[in-house]
Amino acid sequence: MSSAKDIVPRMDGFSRTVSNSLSLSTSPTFTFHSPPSSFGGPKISSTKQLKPFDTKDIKVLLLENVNQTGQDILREQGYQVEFLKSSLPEDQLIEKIRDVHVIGIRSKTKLTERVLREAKNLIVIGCFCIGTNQVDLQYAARQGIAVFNSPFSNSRSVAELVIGEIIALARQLGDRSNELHNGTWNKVSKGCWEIRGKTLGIIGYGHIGSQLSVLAEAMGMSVIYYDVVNLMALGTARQVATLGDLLAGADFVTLHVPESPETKNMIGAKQLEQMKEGSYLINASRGSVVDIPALINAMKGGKIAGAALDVYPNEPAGNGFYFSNELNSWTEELRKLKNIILTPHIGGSTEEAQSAIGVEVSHALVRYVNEGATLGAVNMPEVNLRSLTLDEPNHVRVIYIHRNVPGVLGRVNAILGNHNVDKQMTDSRGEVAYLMADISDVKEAEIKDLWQSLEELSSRIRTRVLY
Ligand SMILES: NC(=O)c1ccc[n+]([C@@H]2O[C@H](COP(=O)([O-])OP(=O)(O)OC[C@H]3O[C@@H](n4cnc5c(N)ncnc54)[C@H](O)[C@@H]3O)[C@@H](O)[C@H]2O)c1
Ligand SMILES: O=C(O)[C@H](O)COP(=O)(O)O
Repeated sequence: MSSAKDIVPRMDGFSRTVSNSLSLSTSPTFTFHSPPSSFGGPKISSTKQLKPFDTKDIKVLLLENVNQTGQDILREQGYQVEFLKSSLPEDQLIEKIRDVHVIGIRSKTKLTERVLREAKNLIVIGCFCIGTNQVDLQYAARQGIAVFNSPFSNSRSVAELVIGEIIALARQLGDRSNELHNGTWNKVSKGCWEIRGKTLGIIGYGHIGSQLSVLAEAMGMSVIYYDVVNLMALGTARQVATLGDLLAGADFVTLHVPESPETKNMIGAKQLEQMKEGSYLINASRGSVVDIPALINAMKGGKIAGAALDVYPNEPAGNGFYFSNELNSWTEELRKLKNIILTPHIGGSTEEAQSAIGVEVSHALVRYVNEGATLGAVNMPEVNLRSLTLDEPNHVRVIYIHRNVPGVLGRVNAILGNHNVDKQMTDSRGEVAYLMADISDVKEAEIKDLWQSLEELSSRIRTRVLY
């Protein structure tokens, strides 16, 4: 990573500059600087305070089979990385999260307020996926915990899956294949169509929806889309004014919206009724967006000729048997339907996407841990300073995450003003503000006082001093 300066954060909010080594696997030793308290959490014990700093003090928990690329980047920093293939039940997650500074998850791990309340050492969360609905973003921000994701590294993979599904549904490929697997030759053309000339209706024209639009047009489809935001159409696609217009005009309807209160059961009995007779529905967004019992009824009645589902309510933590009626009462009925493709949330599961996500999110985590940069954070203002000068003597970087209330900057600058402020940037997002300042002329013996003074301000959420 080009920007990675050799700064190793300490669990207590202090950091120590390490000379000439980006890869810290050799466990350098450091002069001890007695920290007064931990980051934003309760006071840490004096035994812990006396532990000499080492990069191996940074504890990272990676859940849900995060790609090797991501693991490697974090291990190269010297961090302690614990890797698990699946997600964890809430009680086990709470036990583990208490101890770590960094957690990496994908779409299954729910980082709720209840879980995050226990995460006293946590400074940053990496979602190694697009969706961040599984994290209580606002609560995390109020605790000074930054959240990063990978906003588009798997978009193409999802778009390609949907293209495959459109053709597979139009030709009833799943059924023909299953029949022949079971020994039955069933050569039919009734109800099987070309997709050329048909209309694709895209709900949510963001990264995935717009990518899909281009691919679908290249195969001769017409594209209409519905989005809450006015968005530029790609190719000859056309934005429609209402969800009803989209449902009434499309032969294939595909969903690419985030999980939110507005998108919960966005497609239910009423919306399915508005769709064209014999049309198709594809959901690779989130399981909460489609009312599955309503879809089952619409398919049984013949209104919907086929469907593809990649996402479900109550998805399991890891691989294994899923379809049990105990989890969802509709599972048996769903499995019996004809021309329905059921996939286990694999939209973003390609080698290309997972490898790119591993790199992108791990780099963001390292930049945040080592330098405090929040570029790309989804719950914090984006703050970064041009370059670090910590290799020069008496330079420190101060990061002060605080409540966005009047008068804070004046108080902070009164503290920083005892030194020479080389650069400073501050920004706010909702209730939380983030200040970064590079300061020179700070003697090592003064660092503790500087930190302590900022910690004592009533607006403080978390203070870090990197040096
Ligand atoms: N199946 C998978 O493996 C997989 C992979 C990646 C993403 N996803 C899901 O797909 C979703 C979309 O991904 P993206 O990268 O395209 O997101 P995006 O943020 O780029 O686009 C989402 C679009 O939906 C629109 N939108 C939001 N609420 C809406 C509403 N109520 N009605 C209409 N439009 C609305 C937004 O304005 C935006 O244009 C993600 O949030 C994620 O949940 C699933
Ligand atoms: O949000 C996402 O990127 C997708 O839903 C994929 O999630 P996953 O990484 O858990 O497969």
